[in-house]
Amino acid sequence: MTHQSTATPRTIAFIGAGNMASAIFGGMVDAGYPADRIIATARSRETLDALEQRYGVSTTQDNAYAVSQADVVVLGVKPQMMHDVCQALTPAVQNRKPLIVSVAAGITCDSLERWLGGDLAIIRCMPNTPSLVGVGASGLYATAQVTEEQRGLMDEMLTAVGIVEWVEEEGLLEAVTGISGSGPAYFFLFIESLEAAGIELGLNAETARRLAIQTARGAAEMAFFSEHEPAELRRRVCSPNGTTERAINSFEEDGLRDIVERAAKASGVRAAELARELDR
Ligand SMILES: NC(=O)C1=CN([C@@H]2O[C@H](COP(=O)(O)OP(=O)(O)OC[C@H]3O[C@@H](n4cnc5c(N)ncnc54)[C@H](OP(=O)(O)O)[C@@H]3O)[C@@H](O)[C@H]2O)C=CC1
Ligand SMILES: O=C(O)[C@@H]1CCC=N1
Repeated sequence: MTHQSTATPRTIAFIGAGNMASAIFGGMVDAGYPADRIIATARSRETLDALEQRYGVSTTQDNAYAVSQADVVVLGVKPQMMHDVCQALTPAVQNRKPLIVSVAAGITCDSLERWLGGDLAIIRCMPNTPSLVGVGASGLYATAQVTEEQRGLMDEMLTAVGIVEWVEEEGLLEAVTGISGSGPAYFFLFIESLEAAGIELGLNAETARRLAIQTARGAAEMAFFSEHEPAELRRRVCSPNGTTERAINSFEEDGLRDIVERAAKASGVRAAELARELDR
């Protein structure tokens, strides 16, 4: 990650450095973001010690202290904890007025603004865990208070760990959640299923896993780099009346497309439910 655009890298506090937040800042550090500009917080010292050792970031269990040092505050706790964490941070946030970024599923900008005392620039981000290996996908929505410079800063942070797509309506983040936020789990499930099928067909477990993972990786890389669309790449694997055609027909007969659409919608619906359940 390069920093030609800003003379001094911004200090970023990650409040709640769990799976998702650490995937983002871990990816940023690996891409060259200065670790001494990142402050991570968590409840347990063990979590923080491990992150300090792995990435060299600063850590503290004191959320308000982290906010007092930060230009950008990334809220990375579970949605169910967000209200209490925000309320406890209100004085520090109002004193410092950093850019607020939430990665929590569901929680709206309106709730965050209210919980943090109002008059803030807020970005909602729906990232995903492959950010850790630089292949993340993040959808972002910004409130009117967010400046072009702050948008640029988020672009810079997140393009270091993957692709960034801005949406102009907050509600579209539910769709982003259903596709890319939850999406890695769908592909892991597919890999698990293919591995299990390989074992069922007589392969040893390690061979089945290696073949399944490498095939998923190869297909994703081909889809990413190819000038052809995924449907064309699929057709090129299917010889007429061959083996793949038989397998694809089996998927189609079993309704794979509807199954996927229902699952993606269910994730988005749950994001909207979380917003309603947790608003107060
Ligand atoms: N996991 C994913 O794939 C994605 C998750 N998200 C969102 O990211 C958020 C976090 O999820 P995830 O990373 O999976 O969850 P984790 O449970 O892995 O991380 C939550 C972190 O918050 C910390 N924490 C809890 N309470 C506090 C507190 N009071 N102060 C400071 N830190 C606290 C925990 O600390 P400790 O370790 O000490 O318990 C933990 O490190 C959620 O809102 C989720 O919706 C968004 C996109 C994808
Ligand atoms: O399952 C969840 O709620 C979070 C949000 C998207 C991915 N994981």
